[in-house]
Amino acid sequence: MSRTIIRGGLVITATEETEADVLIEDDTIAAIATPALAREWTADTVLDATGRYVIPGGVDAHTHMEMPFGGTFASDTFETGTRAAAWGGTTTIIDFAIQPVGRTLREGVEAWHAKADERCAIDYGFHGILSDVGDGVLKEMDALVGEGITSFKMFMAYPGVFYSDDGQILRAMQQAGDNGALIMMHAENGIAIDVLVRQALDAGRTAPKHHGRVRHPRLEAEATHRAIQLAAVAGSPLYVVHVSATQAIAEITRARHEGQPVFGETCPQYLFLTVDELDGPGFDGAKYVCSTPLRPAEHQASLWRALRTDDLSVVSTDHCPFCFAGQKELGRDDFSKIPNGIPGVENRLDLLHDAVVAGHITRRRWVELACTTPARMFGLHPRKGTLAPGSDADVVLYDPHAEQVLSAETHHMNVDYNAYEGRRITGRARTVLSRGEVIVHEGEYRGRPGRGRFLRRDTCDYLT
Ligand SMILES: NC(=O)NCCC(=O)O
Ligand SMILES: [Zn+2]
Ligand SMILES: [Zn+2]
Repeated sequence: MSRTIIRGGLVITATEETEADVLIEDDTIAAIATPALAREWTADTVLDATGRYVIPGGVDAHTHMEMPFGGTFASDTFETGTRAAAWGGTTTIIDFAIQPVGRTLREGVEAWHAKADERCAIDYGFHGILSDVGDGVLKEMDALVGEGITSFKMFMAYPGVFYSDDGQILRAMQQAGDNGALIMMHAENGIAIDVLVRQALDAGRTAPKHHGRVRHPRLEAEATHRAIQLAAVAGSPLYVVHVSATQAIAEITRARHEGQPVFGETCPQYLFLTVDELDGPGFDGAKYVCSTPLRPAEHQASLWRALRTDDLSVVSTDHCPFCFAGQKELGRDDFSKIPNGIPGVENRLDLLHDAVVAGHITRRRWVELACTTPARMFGLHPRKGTLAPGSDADVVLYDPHAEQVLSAETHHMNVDYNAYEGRRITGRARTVLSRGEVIVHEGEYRGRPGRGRFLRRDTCDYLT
């Protein structure tokens, strides 16, 4: 048996901050104790965490490695994307296996296993994406829940691609109400947006900034409201992904106050970037095309408030990188052809730590939003997302005083720009352990493709 001790750090979980040492036996946390009690421990490896925070590895519940979109594929493979995640202190991702239209969900899951298995540097799970709901798919959902794929994303946006109509959504929600799955919703009124897109293009408004204008916050709020009502009728829980607008938060807040099991996620891009990025020089705005879109700055105050009040409960990245050269450029003459998505899997923990420094959230809330709640929401807790005896030894030794400047020059994501280029932030993951193995240490990468394991997940911890 191999034994590792992490000595001298400040152990931070969602509920506690204590000066404590951590004992790891093989791939599991064996004990956490005060330095006085831990003095007797012996180990093969001792990691000095003096001056560092000791936190659980990040859980990013929303990534899209190699996702097909707009005639191209997200530029991070599972190999490059999970390596970048590890550099940034994230030790678990949950990616989305897409049901191809006209085919089975199982085919989508198998295709995702073919992309991810033997390639990931960290542990990984899958959600399903339902893009063609019918009787067969509803039955497949039941089987997949039994196999550890316990959440399914649906789209009220992107007609003709991933879109589901209200009847399909209601049926999938009814099924989820029965089998314990969690429906994740991309809530934007895609039918109305497509009308506005057509009108904009017909009027010659083809630049990236028009992406932000046609995707009105009210169309996010309307879809969020509709999804909440459908979930109430179906008797199912609901998790709204990438919430960006004040008006959508209000819908989620109201439903939660009425006791409905509705949860919301936002992403760093909505907290740190604004719609103004879409109006950058030349075609640069294309780098910031994502859906839901970036919003005017005033929405950020609502997002931070909702993260503090728990009306939004998770910060994931929606990591969906497309290179500017050759990929974002597909929409040079038509903003609707710009592949949607922003990179960020490497930067999430650091950006959120910078928000701790800025006073938006506390240290414990940082851990809760980035590690613990996503693990609980998607059936991985207490194995992931916390530091406790019996949990997987996914641990980050975090330097809260390190200064860094985010840049494509230094990041590890396979994409030719960084959405936060030049941003100076405080904090950095120095040492990262995944199941007891040191995979990043003081600027050296020690992981390898294929060491990450597929995670069969339980159902949502907030509903049992
Ligand atoms: N969000 C985004 O723009 N791209 C990824 C696909 C999605 O999550 O809708
Ligand atoms: Zn989406
Ligand atoms: Zn997404």
